[in-house]
Amino acid sequence: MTEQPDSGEAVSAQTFLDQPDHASGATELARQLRRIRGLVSGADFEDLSAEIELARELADRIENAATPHPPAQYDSWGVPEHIASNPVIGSRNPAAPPLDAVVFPDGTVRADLTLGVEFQGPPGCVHGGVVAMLFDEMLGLANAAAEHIGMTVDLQVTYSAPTPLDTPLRFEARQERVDGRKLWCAGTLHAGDTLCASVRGMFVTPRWMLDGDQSKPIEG
Ligand SMILES: CCCCC/C=C\C/C=C\C/C=C\C/C=C\CCCC(=O)SCCNC(=O)CCNC(=O)[C@H](O)C(C)(C)COP(=O)(O)OP(=O)(O)OC[C@H]1O[C@@H](n2cnc3c(N)ncnc32)[C@H](O)[C@@H]1OP(=O)(O)O
Repeated sequence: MTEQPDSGEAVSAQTFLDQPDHASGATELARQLRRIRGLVSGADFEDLSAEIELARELADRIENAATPHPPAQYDSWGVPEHIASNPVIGSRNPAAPPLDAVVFPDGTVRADLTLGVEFQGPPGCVHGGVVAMLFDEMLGLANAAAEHIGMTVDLQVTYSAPTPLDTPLRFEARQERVDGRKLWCAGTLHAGDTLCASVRGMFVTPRWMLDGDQSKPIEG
């Protein structure tokens, strides 16, 4: 259980989709790669030739040690290997911020995070596509928290104020309505008291999830 110190409410949130560090060290490797990601995107250097050699050697070593596996099977939603590579929440994906969500007893999913220059769109601001991607994931998590999941079929983002870089951000989302296989969710993004963006999304539980695998669009 995680107390939310600045919520002003005496409610506790539960950690959600906890991803323990991988025994191989891949999670820690992803953390270090994220440090590099931010520095390479947002700093100047005199001469990186020695570091490039090191990076090339590192990449070669990791490639030699790797046993590549194919993407997750289409019907294996939510297994650890599936979540680990996710570009938003995947603890082993160096491209993921990563977003780390908690869920409240009323089904609200919340994630606090700060995005650095590698997520820049307009000068000093978070890229709008990144905001949309994070919203999509947040709504997906709200569905998962409500134990009624689906694939995104419609996502409408309203950008109200620039989303600042290097500033604590708060995403919140919840499932609002369910009608058979159709699900509707909504969410917000705040920087302090400023509403930067809001989202409404519609999701559909694939027929095959309920009926077995008769109409899976992807083999696997
Ligand atoms: C399954 C998701 C689970 C997510 C959470 C899972 C686990 C939790 C764990 C971890 C979370 C980790 C990861 C979460 C990952 C990703 C989250 C991001 C989400 C995505 O990144 S997701 C990718 C983008 N997304 C697509 O790639 C969808 C492409 N699409 C399709 O694959 C099909 O479209 C499908 C399968 C959705 C439905 O196909 P289907 O055959 O089962 O159903 P059908 O066509 O019969 O539609 C049924 C009724 O929905 C209506 N309907 C359909 N589409 C509509 C639309 N656009 N607008 C308005 N209504 C629509 C129809 O009109 C009909 O309505 P009616 O019954 O009234 O006629």
